[in-house]
Amino acid sequence: MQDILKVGIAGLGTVGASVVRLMAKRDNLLSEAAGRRIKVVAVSARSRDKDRGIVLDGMRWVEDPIALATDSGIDVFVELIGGAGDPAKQAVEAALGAGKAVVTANKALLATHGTALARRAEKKGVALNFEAAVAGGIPVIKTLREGLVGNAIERVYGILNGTCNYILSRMADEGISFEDCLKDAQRLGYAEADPTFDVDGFDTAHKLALLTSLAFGTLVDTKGISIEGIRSIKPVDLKMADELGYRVKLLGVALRTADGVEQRVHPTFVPKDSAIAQVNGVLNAVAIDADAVDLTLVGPGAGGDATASAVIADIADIARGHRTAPFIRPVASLTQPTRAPLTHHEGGYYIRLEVVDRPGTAARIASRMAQNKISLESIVQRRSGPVRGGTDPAAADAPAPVVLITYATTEAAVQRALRSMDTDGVLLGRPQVIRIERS
Ligand SMILES: NC(=O)C1=CN([C@@H]2O[C@H](COP(=O)(O)OP(=O)(O)OC[C@H]3O[C@@H](n4cnc5c(N)ncnc54)[C@H](O)[C@@H]3O)[C@@H](O)[C@H]2O)C=CC1
Ligand SMILES: N[C@@H](CC=O)C(=O)O
Ligand code: NA
Repeated sequence: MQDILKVGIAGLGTVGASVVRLMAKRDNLLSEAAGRRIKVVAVSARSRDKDRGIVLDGMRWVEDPIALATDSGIDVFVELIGGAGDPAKQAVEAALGAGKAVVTANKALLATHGTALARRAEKKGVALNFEAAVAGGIPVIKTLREGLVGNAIERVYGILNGTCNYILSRMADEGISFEDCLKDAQRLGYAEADPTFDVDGFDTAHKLALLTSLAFGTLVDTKGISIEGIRSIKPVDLKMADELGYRVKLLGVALRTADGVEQRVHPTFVPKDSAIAQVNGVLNAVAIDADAVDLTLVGPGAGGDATASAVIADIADIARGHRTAPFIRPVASLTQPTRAPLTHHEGGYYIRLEVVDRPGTAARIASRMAQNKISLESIVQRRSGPVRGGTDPAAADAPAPVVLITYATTEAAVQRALRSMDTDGVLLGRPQVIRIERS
Protein backbone atom coordinates (compact mmCIF):
# COMPACT_ATOMS: atom_id res chain seq x y z
CA MET A 1 0.00 0.00 0.00
CA GLN A 2 1.07 3.57 -0.70
CA ASP A 3 2.02 6.16 1.89
CA ILE A 4 -0.38 7.29 4.59
CA LEU A 5 -2.72 10.27 4.17
CA LYS A 6 -2.32 12.18 7.44
CA VAL A 7 -5.41 13.95 8.71
CA GLY A 8 -5.72 16.70 11.35
CA ILE A 9 -9.14 17.42 12.81
CA ALA A 10 -10.12 20.68 14.52
CA GLY A 11 -13.39 20.41 16.46
CA LEU A 12 -14.40 17.28 18.35
CA GLY A 13 -18.07 18.01 19.02
CA THR A 14 -21.04 16.13 17.61
CA VAL A 15 -19.52 15.76 14.14
CA GLY A 16 -15.80 15.62 14.97
CA ALA A 17 -16.24 12.88 17.58
CA SER A 18 -18.31 10.81 15.11
CA VAL A 19 -15.64 11.23 12.42
CA VAL A 20 -12.92 9.93 14.77
CA ARG A 21 -15.07 7.01 15.92
CA LEU A 22 -16.29 5.96 12.45
CA MET A 23 -12.84 6.27 10.89
CA ALA A 24 -11.40 3.96 13.56
CA LYS A 25 -14.25 1.50 13.00
CA ARG A 26 -13.90 1.52 9.19
CA ASP A 27 -10.09 1.67 9.10
CA ASN A 28 -9.44 -1.28 6.78
CA LEU A 29 -12.49 -0.83 4.60
CA LEU A 30 -11.74 2.83 4.10
CA SER A 31 -8.10 2.22 3.24
CA GLU A 32 -9.11 -0.43 0.70
CA ALA A 33 -11.71 1.84 -0.86
CA ALA A 34 -9.35 4.79 -1.06
CA GLY A 35 -6.33 2.69 -2.07
CA ARG A 36 -4.29 4.30 0.66
CA ARG A 37 -4.12 4.22 4.45
CA ILE A 38 -5.90 7.19 6.05
CA LYS A 39 -4.94 8.11 9.59
CA VAL A 40 -6.04 10.84 12.00
CA VAL A 41 -2.69 11.96 13.40
CA ALA A 42 -3.60 15.16 15.28
CA VAL A 43 -6.66 16.81 16.80
CA SER A 44 -7.64 20.12 18.36
CA ALA A 45 -10.67 21.28 20.36
CA ARG A 46 -11.50 23.59 23.21
CA SER A 47 -11.19 21.15 26.09
CA ARG A 48 -8.58 18.44 26.21
CA ASP A 49 -10.08 16.66 29.23
CA LYS A 50 -13.66 16.30 28.08
CA ASP A 51 -14.96 12.73 27.86
CA ARG A 52 -16.25 12.32 24.28
CA GLY A 53 -16.51 8.53 24.33
CA ILE A 54 -13.81 8.27 21.64
CA VAL A 55 -10.24 6.99 21.71
CA LEU A 56 -7.62 9.62 20.87
CA ASP A 57 -4.60 7.36 21.45
CA GLY A 58 -1.86 7.90 18.90
CA MET A 59 -3.19 11.38 17.97
CA ARG A 60 -1.25 14.49 18.88
CA TRP A 61 -3.19 17.14 20.78
CA VAL A 62 -2.67 20.63 19.33
CA GLU A 63 -4.08 23.46 21.47
CA ASP A 64 -4.47 26.00 18.68
CA PRO A 65 -6.59 25.00 15.65
CA ILE A 66 -4.71 27.51 13.48
CA ALA A 67 -1.40 25.88 14.39
CA LEU A 68 -2.90 22.52 13.49
CA ALA A 69 -4.03 23.89 10.11
CA THR A 70 -0.42 24.54 9.06
CA ASP A 71 1.17 21.63 10.94
CA SER A 72 3.82 19.99 8.78
CA GLY A 73 2.69 16.56 10.00
CA ILE A 74 -0.71 16.70 8.26
CA ASP A 75 -1.84 16.52 4.62
CA VAL A 76 -5.53 17.25 5.15
CA PHE A 77 -7.10 19.75 7.54
CA VAL A 78 -10.65 18.92 8.64
CA GLU A 79 -12.49 21.92 10.07
CA LEU A 80 -15.40 20.96 12.34
CA ILE A 81 -15.49 23.96 14.65
CA GLY A 82 -18.25 25.94 12.99
CA GLY A 83 -19.10 29.62 12.54
CA ALA A 84 -18.36 32.09 9.75
CA GLY A 85 -15.68 33.89 11.78
CA ASP A 86 -12.46 32.98 13.52
CA PRO A 87 -10.95 30.61 14.45
CA ALA A 88 -12.67 28.53 11.70
CA LYS A 89 -12.06 31.11 8.96
CA GLN A 90 -8.47 31.81 9.90
CA ALA A 91 -7.71 28.09 10.23
CA VAL A 92 -9.15 27.20 6.81
CA GLU A 93 -7.37 30.13 5.17
CA ALA A 94 -4.10 29.10 6.82
CA ALA A 95 -4.46 25.47 5.78
CA LEU A 96 -5.17 26.37 2.14
CA GLY A 97 -2.34 28.90 2.20
CA ALA A 98 -0.01 26.14 3.39
CA GLY A 99 -1.15 23.93 0.51
CA LYS A 100 -3.19 21.50 2.61
CA ALA A 101 -6.39 19.99 1.31
CA VAL A 102 -9.38 21.08 3.40
CA VAL A 103 -12.58 19.29 4.34
CA THR A 104 -15.24 21.26 6.19
CA ALA A 105 -18.88 20.88 7.26
CA ASN A 106 -19.14 24.62 7.86
CA LYS A 107 -21.88 26.07 5.66
CA ALA A 108 -21.89 29.40 7.51
CA LEU A 109 -18.23 29.87 6.61
CA LEU A 110 -18.67 28.79 2.98
CA ALA A 111 -21.82 30.81 2.39
CA THR A 112 -20.01 33.91 3.62
CA HIS A 113 -16.46 33.37 2.33
CA GLY A 114 -16.85 30.45 -0.10
CA THR A 115 -15.75 32.30 -3.21
CA ALA A 116 -12.57 33.66 -1.61
CA LEU A 117 -11.73 30.28 -0.09
CA ALA A 118 -12.32 28.51 -3.41
CA ARG A 119 -9.98 31.00 -5.07
CA ARG A 120 -7.27 30.18 -2.50
CA ALA A 121 -7.76 26.43 -3.01
CA GLU A 122 -7.57 26.88 -6.77
CA LYS A 123 -4.37 28.91 -6.53
CA LYS A 124 -2.69 26.18 -4.50
CA GLY A 125 -4.20 23.33 -6.52
CA VAL A 126 -5.73 21.69 -3.44
CA ALA A 127 -9.17 20.34 -2.63
CA LEU A 128 -11.80 22.25 -0.69
CA ASN A 129 -14.47 19.65 -0.03
CA PHE A 130 -17.72 20.38 1.80
CA GLU A 131 -20.16 17.52 1.26
CA ALA A 132 -21.25 17.64 4.91
CA ALA A 133 -22.14 21.33 4.67
CA VAL A 134 -25.33 20.74 2.68
CA ALA A 135 -28.00 18.23 3.69
CA GLY A 136 -25.60 16.36 6.03
CA GLY A 137 -25.29 12.72 4.95
CA ILE A 138 -26.95 13.15 1.51
CA PRO A 139 -24.24 13.16 -1.20
CA VAL A 140 -25.77 16.15 -2.97
CA ILE A 141 -22.57 18.11 -3.58
CA LYS A 142 -21.04 15.12 -5.33
CA THR A 143 -24.26 14.67 -7.28
CA LEU A 144 -24.14 18.26 -8.54
CA ARG A 145 -20.36 18.43 -9.03
CA GLU A 146 -20.11 15.12 -10.84
CA GLY A 147 -23.27 13.13 -11.47
CA LEU A 148 -25.33 15.94 -13.05
CA VAL A 149 -22.56 17.84 -14.76
CA GLY A 150 -24.14 17.20 -18.17
CA ASN A 151 -27.42 18.89 -17.19
CA ALA A 152 -28.78 22.43 -17.33
CA ILE A 153 -30.51 22.86 -13.98
CA GLU A 154 -33.79 24.80 -13.74
CA ARG A 155 -34.69 24.43 -10.08
CA VAL A 156 -33.10 23.04 -6.94
CA TYR A 157 -35.14 22.97 -3.78
CA GLY A 158 -35.72 21.00 -0.67
CA ILE A 159 -35.77 20.47 3.04
CA LEU A 160 -32.28 21.53 4.04
CA ASN A 161 -32.51 21.84 7.81
CA GLY A 162 -32.96 18.72 9.94
CA THR A 163 -33.80 20.65 13.11
CA CYS A 164 -36.72 22.51 11.50
CA ASN A 165 -38.06 19.40 9.80
CA TYR A 166 -37.84 17.53 13.10
CA ILE A 167 -39.71 20.33 14.89
CA LEU A 168 -42.44 20.76 12.25
CA SER A 169 -42.98 16.99 11.93
CA ARG A 170 -43.34 16.45 15.67
CA MET A 171 -45.54 19.52 16.16
CA ALA A 172 -47.85 18.27 13.39
CA ASP A 173 -47.89 14.57 14.27
CA GLU A 174 -47.59 14.58 18.06
CA GLY A 175 -48.86 18.03 19.03
CA ILE A 176 -45.62 18.74 20.93
CA SER A 177 -44.71 22.39 21.53
CA PHE A 178 -42.13 24.19 19.43
CA GLU A 179 -39.91 24.75 22.50
CA ASP A 180 -39.92 21.07 23.57
CA CYS A 181 -39.17 19.89 20.01
CA LEU A 182 -36.24 22.31 19.78
CA LYS A 183 -34.84 21.07 23.10
CA ASP A 184 -34.96 17.49 21.80
CA ALA A 185 -33.25 18.50 18.53
CA GLN A 186 -30.47 20.12 20.55
CA ARG A 187 -30.10 17.04 22.77
CA LEU A 188 -29.83 14.84 19.66
CA GLY A 189 -27.02 17.00 18.21
CA TYR A 190 -29.06 18.30 15.24
CA ALA A 191 -29.16 22.00 16.08
CA GLU A 192 -26.45 24.57 15.47
CA ALA A 193 -24.47 25.92 18.45
CA ASP A 194 -26.84 28.90 18.17
CA PRO A 195 -30.21 27.35 17.20
CA THR A 196 -31.60 30.66 15.94
CA PHE A 197 -29.60 29.84 12.78
CA ASP A 198 -31.86 26.81 12.36
CA VAL A 199 -35.28 28.14 13.31
CA ASP A 200 -34.92 31.55 11.69
CA GLY A 201 -33.96 30.03 8.34
CA PHE A 202 -30.32 31.21 8.11
CA ASP A 203 -28.83 27.72 8.08
CA THR A 204 -31.16 26.75 5.21
CA ALA A 205 -30.14 29.96 3.42
CA HIS A 206 -26.43 29.14 3.82
CA LYS A 207 -27.00 25.73 2.27
CA LEU A 208 -29.24 27.10 -0.46
CA ALA A 209 -26.59 29.66 -1.42
CA LEU A 210 -24.10 26.83 -1.97
CA LEU A 211 -26.58 24.75 -3.97
CA THR A 212 -27.49 27.74 -6.13
CA SER A 213 -23.86 28.39 -6.98
CA LEU A 214 -23.27 24.76 -7.88
CA ALA A 215 -26.50 24.47 -9.87
CA PHE A 216 -26.35 27.73 -11.82
CA GLY A 217 -22.62 28.52 -11.99
CA THR A 218 -23.06 31.75 -10.04
CA LEU A 219 -21.05 33.38 -7.28
CA VAL A 220 -22.29 32.50 -3.81
CA ASP A 221 -24.96 35.13 -3.05
CA THR A 222 -26.57 34.93 0.39
CA LYS A 223 -27.74 38.56 0.24
CA GLY A 224 -30.06 37.71 -2.66
CA ILE A 225 -32.04 35.21 -0.56
CA SER A 226 -35.39 36.10 0.95
CA ILE A 227 -35.44 34.37 4.36
CA GLU A 228 -38.30 33.44 6.70
CA GLY A 229 -38.01 30.93 9.53
CA ILE A 230 -40.53 28.71 11.30
CA ARG A 231 -41.19 30.64 14.51
CA SER A 232 -44.44 32.10 13.15
CA ILE A 233 -45.94 28.66 12.43
CA LYS A 234 -48.76 28.04 14.87
CA PRO A 235 -50.49 24.73 15.67
CA VAL A 236 -53.57 26.12 13.87
CA ASP A 237 -51.54 26.39 10.61
CA LEU A 238 -50.43 22.77 10.91
CA LYS A 239 -54.00 21.70 11.62
CA MET A 240 -55.41 23.69 8.69
CA ALA A 241 -52.68 22.29 6.43
CA ASP A 242 -53.71 18.78 7.40
CA GLU A 243 -57.42 19.48 6.82
CA LEU A 244 -56.72 21.06 3.43
CA GLY A 245 -54.43 18.27 2.19
CA TYR A 246 -50.95 19.72 2.85
CA ARG A 247 -47.89 19.39 5.12
CA VAL A 248 -45.79 22.35 6.22
CA LYS A 249 -42.05 22.20 5.43
CA LEU A 250 -39.28 24.77 5.65
CA LEU A 251 -37.99 24.81 2.07
CA GLY A 252 -35.05 26.43 0.39
CA VAL A 253 -35.84 27.07 -3.27
CA ALA A 254 -33.58 28.32 -6.06
CA LEU A 255 -35.25 28.77 -9.40
CA ARG A 256 -34.14 30.11 -12.77
CA THR A 257 -36.79 32.61 -13.97
CA ALA A 258 -37.04 35.10 -16.83
CA ASP A 259 -36.03 37.81 -14.32
CA GLY A 260 -32.97 35.99 -12.97
CA VAL A 261 -32.41 33.60 -10.07
CA GLU A 262 -35.14 33.47 -7.42
CA GLN A 263 -33.74 32.32 -4.07
CA ARG A 264 -36.07 31.97 -1.13
CA VAL A 265 -36.31 30.21 2.24
CA HIS A 266 -39.70 29.99 3.93
CA PRO A 267 -42.23 27.66 5.50
CA THR A 268 -44.18 26.10 2.64
CA PHE A 269 -47.38 24.16 2.09
CA VAL A 270 -46.56 21.04 0.07
CA PRO A 271 -49.32 18.68 -1.15
CA LYS A 272 -49.64 15.66 1.14
CA ASP A 273 -49.19 13.26 -1.76
CA SER A 274 -45.92 14.84 -2.96
CA ALA A 275 -42.61 13.03 -2.35
CA ILE A 276 -41.30 15.88 -0.22
CA ALA A 277 -44.30 15.75 2.13
CA GLN A 278 -43.31 12.21 3.14
CA VAL A 279 -39.87 13.38 4.33
CA ASN A 280 -40.19 13.78 8.09
CA GLY A 281 -38.12 14.09 11.25
CA VAL A 282 -34.42 14.84 10.79
CA LEU A 283 -34.52 13.68 7.17
CA ASN A 284 -33.68 16.17 4.42
CA ALA A 285 -34.66 16.07 0.76
CA VAL A 286 -33.10 17.80 -2.21
CA ALA A 287 -35.05 17.86 -5.48
CA ILE A 288 -33.26 18.83 -8.67
CA ASP A 289 -35.14 19.63 -11.88
CA ALA A 290 -32.81 19.57 -14.87
CA ASP A 291 -33.20 19.26 -18.63
CA ALA A 292 -32.10 15.62 -18.83
CA VAL A 293 -32.84 14.34 -15.33
CA ASP A 294 -35.25 15.15 -12.48
CA LEU A 295 -34.42 13.54 -9.17
CA THR A 296 -34.97 13.73 -5.43
CA LEU A 297 -32.39 12.68 -2.88
CA VAL A 298 -33.56 11.86 0.64
CA GLY A 299 -31.49 11.11 3.73
CA PRO A 300 -30.44 12.26 7.18
CA GLY A 301 -29.59 15.95 7.16
CA ALA A 302 -28.09 16.29 10.62
CA GLY A 303 -26.59 14.30 13.49
CA GLY A 304 -23.07 13.13 14.22
CA ASP A 305 -22.81 9.89 12.26
CA ALA A 306 -24.78 11.05 9.22
CA THR A 307 -22.63 14.14 8.88
CA ALA A 308 -19.43 12.22 9.57
CA SER A 309 -20.31 9.90 6.70
CA ALA A 310 -20.05 12.87 4.31
CA VAL A 311 -16.83 14.17 5.92
CA ILE A 312 -15.20 10.76 5.55
CA ALA A 313 -16.26 10.49 1.89
CA ASP A 314 -14.57 13.84 1.25
CA ILE A 315 -11.37 12.66 2.94
CA ALA A 316 -11.47 9.42 0.90
CA ASP A 317 -11.68 11.45 -2.34
CA ILE A 318 -8.54 13.31 -1.32
CA ALA A 319 -6.78 10.02 -0.55
CA ARG A 320 -7.70 8.81 -4.06
CA GLY A 321 -6.27 11.98 -5.58
CA HIS A 322 -9.73 12.85 -6.90
CA ARG A 323 -10.24 16.63 -7.01
CA THR A 324 -12.90 18.85 -8.55
CA ALA A 325 -13.16 22.63 -8.37
CA PRO A 326 -15.10 23.56 -5.19
CA PHE A 327 -17.93 25.18 -7.20
CA ILE A 328 -17.46 22.94 -10.27
CA ARG A 329 -16.12 25.75 -12.50
CA PRO A 330 -13.03 27.89 -11.84
CA VAL A 331 -14.01 30.89 -9.68
CA ALA A 332 -13.17 33.28 -12.54
CA SER A 333 -15.96 31.78 -14.65
CA LEU A 334 -18.69 32.00 -11.97
CA THR A 335 -21.14 34.77 -12.86
CA GLN A 336 -22.83 37.37 -10.69
CA PRO A 337 -26.45 36.19 -10.37
CA THR A 338 -29.27 38.54 -11.38
CA ARG A 339 -31.68 38.54 -8.45
CA ALA A 340 -35.31 37.91 -9.37
CA PRO A 341 -37.48 40.06 -7.06
CA LEU A 342 -39.74 38.09 -4.73
CA THR A 343 -42.68 40.32 -5.69
CA HIS A 344 -42.58 38.54 -9.09
CA HIS A 345 -42.92 35.13 -7.45
CA GLU A 346 -45.85 33.17 -8.84
CA GLY A 347 -47.66 30.41 -7.00
CA GLY A 348 -50.54 29.49 -4.72
CA TYR A 349 -50.88 30.87 -1.20
CA TYR A 350 -52.34 29.85 2.16
CA ILE A 351 -53.55 32.97 3.94
CA ARG A 352 -54.88 32.89 7.50
CA LEU A 353 -56.59 36.05 8.61
CA GLU A 354 -57.87 36.98 12.04
CA VAL A 355 -60.89 39.13 11.23
CA VAL A 356 -63.62 40.96 13.09
CA ASP A 357 -66.61 38.64 13.19
CA ARG A 358 -69.35 40.83 11.78
CA PRO A 359 -71.63 40.50 8.80
CA GLY A 360 -70.06 41.37 5.46
CA THR A 361 -66.47 40.62 6.46
CA ALA A 362 -66.14 37.48 4.32
CA ALA A 363 -67.70 39.30 1.36
CA ARG A 364 -65.26 42.20 1.82
CA ILE A 365 -62.29 39.80 1.83
CA ALA A 366 -63.55 37.99 -1.28
CA SER A 367 -64.03 41.29 -3.09
CA ARG A 368 -60.51 42.54 -2.21
CA MET A 369 -59.07 39.31 -3.57
CA ALA A 370 -61.14 39.63 -6.76
CA GLN A 371 -60.03 43.26 -7.23
CA ASN A 372 -56.45 41.99 -7.25
CA LYS A 373 -57.32 39.19 -9.69
CA ILE A 374 -56.69 36.49 -7.10
CA SER A 375 -58.90 33.40 -7.56
CA LEU A 376 -59.71 31.35 -4.51
CA GLU A 377 -59.51 27.58 -4.47
CA SER A 378 -61.09 27.48 -1.02
CA ILE A 379 -62.22 29.70 1.82
CA VAL A 380 -62.78 28.33 5.31
CA GLN A 381 -64.26 30.40 8.09
CA ARG A 382 -64.05 29.25 11.70
CA ARG A 383 -65.91 30.89 14.53
CA SER A 384 -63.60 31.15 17.53
CA GLY A 385 -65.66 33.66 19.53
CA PRO A 386 -68.95 33.03 21.36
CA VAL A 387 -71.95 31.69 19.45
CA ARG A 388 -73.76 34.25 17.25
CA GLY A 389 -77.05 35.34 18.76
CA GLY A 390 -75.69 34.92 22.31
CA THR A 391 -76.04 37.66 24.88
CA ASP A 392 -72.31 38.41 25.32
CA PRO A 393 -71.72 41.97 23.95
CA ALA A 394 -68.03 41.14 23.29
CA ALA A 395 -69.16 38.50 20.81
CA ALA A 396 -69.81 41.00 18.03
CA ASP A 397 -66.18 41.87 17.39
CA ALA A 398 -64.56 38.59 18.55
CA PRO A 399 -61.70 37.43 16.31
CA ALA A 400 -62.49 34.61 13.91
CA PRO A 401 -59.95 32.92 11.64
CA VAL A 402 -60.60 32.91 7.91
CA VAL A 403 -58.37 30.68 5.83
CA LEU A 404 -57.92 31.17 2.09
CA ILE A 405 -56.17 28.93 -0.41
CA THR A 406 -55.49 30.80 -3.64
CA TYR A 407 -54.86 29.57 -7.13
CA ALA A 408 -51.58 30.69 -8.68
CA THR A 409 -51.08 34.42 -8.35
CA THR A 410 -48.18 36.78 -7.67
CA GLU A 411 -46.60 37.83 -4.41
CA ALA A 412 -47.24 41.46 -5.36
CA ALA A 413 -51.00 40.84 -5.79
CA VAL A 414 -51.23 39.10 -2.41
CA GLN A 415 -49.40 41.95 -0.66
CA ARG A 416 -51.68 44.53 -2.36
CA ALA A 417 -54.84 42.66 -1.36
CA LEU A 418 -53.71 42.38 2.27
CA ARG A 419 -52.84 46.08 2.42
CA SER A 420 -56.27 47.02 1.17
CA MET A 421 -58.00 44.76 3.74
CA ASP A 422 -55.92 46.41 6.42
CA THR A 423 -57.28 49.83 5.47
CA ASP A 424 -60.82 48.36 5.48
CA GLY A 425 -60.38 47.68 9.20
CA VAL A 426 -61.42 44.01 8.96
CA LEU A 427 -58.07 42.54 10.00
CA LEU A 428 -57.05 41.89 13.58
CA GLY A 429 -53.32 41.21 13.84
CA ARG A 430 -50.86 40.22 11.14
CA PRO A 431 -52.03 37.86 8.43
CA GLN A 432 -50.25 34.53 8.18
CA VAL A 433 -49.09 34.02 4.59
CA ILE A 434 -47.51 30.71 3.54
CA ARG A 435 -46.51 29.97 -0.06
CA ILE A 436 -47.55 26.71 -1.68
CA GLU A 437 -44.92 24.81 -3.69
CA ARG A 438 -46.19 22.33 -6.27
CA SER A 439 -43.75 19.53 -6.99
N1 LIG B 1 -24.38 18.72 14.09
C1 LIG B 1 -24.81 18.48 12.86
O1 LIG B 1 -25.75 17.71 12.65
C2 LIG B 1 -24.15 19.11 11.70
C3 LIG B 1 -23.17 20.06 11.85
N2 LIG B 1 -22.59 20.62 10.76
C4 LIG B 1 -21.53 21.59 10.91
O2 LIG B 1 -20.40 20.93 11.46
C5 LIG B 1 -19.63 21.83 12.25
C6 LIG B 1 -19.49 21.26 13.66
O3 LIG B 1 -20.76 21.10 14.21
P1 LIG B 1 -20.99 20.30 15.59
O4 LIG B 1 -20.07 19.16 15.69
O5 LIG B 1 -22.45 20.06 15.66
O6 LIG B 1 -20.60 21.43 16.64
P2 LIG B 1 -20.23 21.25 18.17
O7 LIG B 1 -20.56 22.53 18.82
O8 LIG B 1 -20.80 20.00 18.72
O9 LIG B 1 -18.63 21.07 18.14
C7 LIG B 1 -17.76 22.11 17.88
C8 LIG B 1 -16.34 21.71 18.28
O10 LIG B 1 -15.47 22.80 17.97
C9 LIG B 1 -14.69 23.12 19.13
N3 LIG B 1 -14.50 24.56 19.17
C10 LIG B 1 -15.47 25.51 19.22
N4 LIG B 1 -14.90 26.73 19.28
C11 LIG B 1 -13.57 26.52 19.28
C12 LIG B 1 -12.45 27.38 19.35
N5 LIG B 1 -12.62 28.71 19.44
N6 LIG B 1 -11.22 26.83 19.30
C13 LIG B 1 -11.06 25.50 19.21
N7 LIG B 1 -12.09 24.62 19.14
C14 LIG B 1 -13.32 25.15 19.19
C15 LIG B 1 -15.51 22.66 20.31
O11 LIG B 1 -14.63 22.40 21.40
C16 LIG B 1 -16.16 21.40 19.76
O12 LIG B 1 -15.25 20.33 19.90
C17 LIG B 1 -20.39 23.17 12.19
O13 LIG B 1 -19.88 23.95 11.14
C18 LIG B 1 -21.82 22.73 11.85
O14 LIG B 1 -22.56 23.75 11.21
C19 LIG B 1 -22.93 20.26 9.47
C20 LIG B 1 -23.89 19.32 9.26
C21 LIG B 1 -24.59 18.69 10.36
N1 LIG C 1 -28.35 22.33 12.32
C1 LIG C 1 -28.31 21.71 11.04
C2 LIG C 1 -27.22 20.69 11.04
C3 LIG C 1 -26.88 20.22 9.71
O1 LIG C 1 -26.54 20.96 8.81
C4 LIG C 1 -29.64 21.04 10.74
O2 LIG C 1 -30.44 20.92 11.66
O3 LIG C 1 -29.86 20.67 9.60
NA1 NA D 1 -24.28 16.39 1.93
